[in-house]
Amino acid sequence: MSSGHVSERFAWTAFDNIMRTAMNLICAAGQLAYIFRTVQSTGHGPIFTLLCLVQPVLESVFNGSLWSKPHIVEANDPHFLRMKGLRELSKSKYKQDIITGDIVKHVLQEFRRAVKLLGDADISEPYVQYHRLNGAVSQFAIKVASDLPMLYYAGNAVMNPTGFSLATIATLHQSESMLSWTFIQLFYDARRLVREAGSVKAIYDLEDVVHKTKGGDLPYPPVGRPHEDGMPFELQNVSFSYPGTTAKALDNVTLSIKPGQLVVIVGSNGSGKSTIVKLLTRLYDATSGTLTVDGADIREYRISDMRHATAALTQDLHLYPLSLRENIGLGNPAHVGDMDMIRAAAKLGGAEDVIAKQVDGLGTVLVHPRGLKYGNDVSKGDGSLLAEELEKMTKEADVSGGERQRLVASRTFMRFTSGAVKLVCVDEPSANLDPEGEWQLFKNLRSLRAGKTMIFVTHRFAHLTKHADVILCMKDGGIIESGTHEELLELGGEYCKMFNIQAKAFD
Ligand SMILES: Nc1ncnc2c1ncn2[C@@H]1O[C@H](COP(=O)(O)OP(=O)(O)OP(=O)(O)O)[C@@H](O)[C@H]1O
Repeated sequence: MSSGHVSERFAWTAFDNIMRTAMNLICAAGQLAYIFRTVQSTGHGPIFTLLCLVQPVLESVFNGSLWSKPHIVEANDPHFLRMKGLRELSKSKYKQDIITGDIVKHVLQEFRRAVKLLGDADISEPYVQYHRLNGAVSQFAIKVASDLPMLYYAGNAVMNPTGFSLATIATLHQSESMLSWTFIQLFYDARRLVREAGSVKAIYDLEDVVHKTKGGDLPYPPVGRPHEDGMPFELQNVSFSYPGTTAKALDNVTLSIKPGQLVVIVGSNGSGKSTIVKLLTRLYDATSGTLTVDGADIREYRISDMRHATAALTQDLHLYPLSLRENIGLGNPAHVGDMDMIRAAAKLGGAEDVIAKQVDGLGTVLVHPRGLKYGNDVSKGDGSLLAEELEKMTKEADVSGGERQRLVASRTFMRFTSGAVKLVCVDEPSANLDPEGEWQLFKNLRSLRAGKTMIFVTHRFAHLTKHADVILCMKDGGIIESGTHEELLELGGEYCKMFNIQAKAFD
């Protein structure tokens, strides 16, 4: 089934639900009006009509009865958890990861697999399952309630036989049964509608991520020019404003980078450094001017080729609600099952110790989708057995910000294993790393630079600028200085000023 078919199926289910709910509402209104009119002549219209509603209301109340008791809920079917984790990736916070990592295909494929493996497992809401298990008493009450209208009507007919006819009793009996059934359907469909609507949106959002940035037909690398040294690119008079804003994040930027160069972009906050990376990784297109890659407009290349040719490591990247193996392996989806490659990437990312600390090693899931484990009417720390259980159950594995960054960096190193990568963009990923971790990360990144053009965005000069082929110093959306470390120091401008401020800190 293609990704289109998955969302189509969800969309049709939701449409079917809306139509059925609307039809049921119309039927219910008609049936109520009919019953009311039929019994009104006997003077019992409102009471009879109200009694007709007791059964469907009881149905609804008993279905929700679990909520009136303190309880804890934990989903534990591995396929269900996986399906939920994969669906979670459609959330906007993962958008950048999904685009730059080019993993939509893998996610949709695994989602379908998880749904298939779930088979007939009961994944209905906990209160529905509870109702099924504990329904004996409630079923009896509902049964009694279903007979109430007729008992009432028959009682009145005995007391006052002249006011009631057998034909009316038969007609009313039929109408009342239909009404109860219509209401039960209504409650059921309304609940399902809310759930389905969530699924449709999640799956459409995921597909939307792929469709928004358009590419052309040119293959990359261009035929006959494999660019073994890395990706060359040029910005000519590029300006850019973020959607919905008029301020220029980039203002008339012109620069030219040769294959395999190590470029370091520095500058004050908000000067446009990350925006350059976002244009290069095709998260956005320039508002004006041209961004050319190897002589052709970046938009002319096949989007999938450009994604394969680019690796990004930024501070915005997240851990996925999947195992650590996939968190790292998805850097190169074609090798997501290759444990040797994953271990090597973890070593380069400095994540070996973080993984060794986890009870399940690479099988550990550190981030879980929300709403799969919770307590109702249970306060953590109140000393009750339920509270203790809830505490144990919801305790997330501990990882620090720096440890998360090491895991995400390992994913980027996994991406390096693909020979297709020709451009690496590293945007301030070391904010939470200790000095040794930062030094090691940059050292490892530089050690693998062969065959790749590398762009580093950083505020900390020490580890990088001395190794740069070219430093771009930015201010207010423009490049104010460019050159090597020595050239810019000699120039004595903005770069020199910033460098001296950092150097002074060590005097
Ligand atoms: N998603 C966005 N929507 C609107 N404006 C944005 C968005 N992202 C960045 N900007 C604005 O664009 C300008 C350039 O931002 P950018 O993130 O490129 O700066 P930067 O040099 O990387 O900053 P920093 O050093 O703080 O990371 C800033 O004025 C910023 O407020």
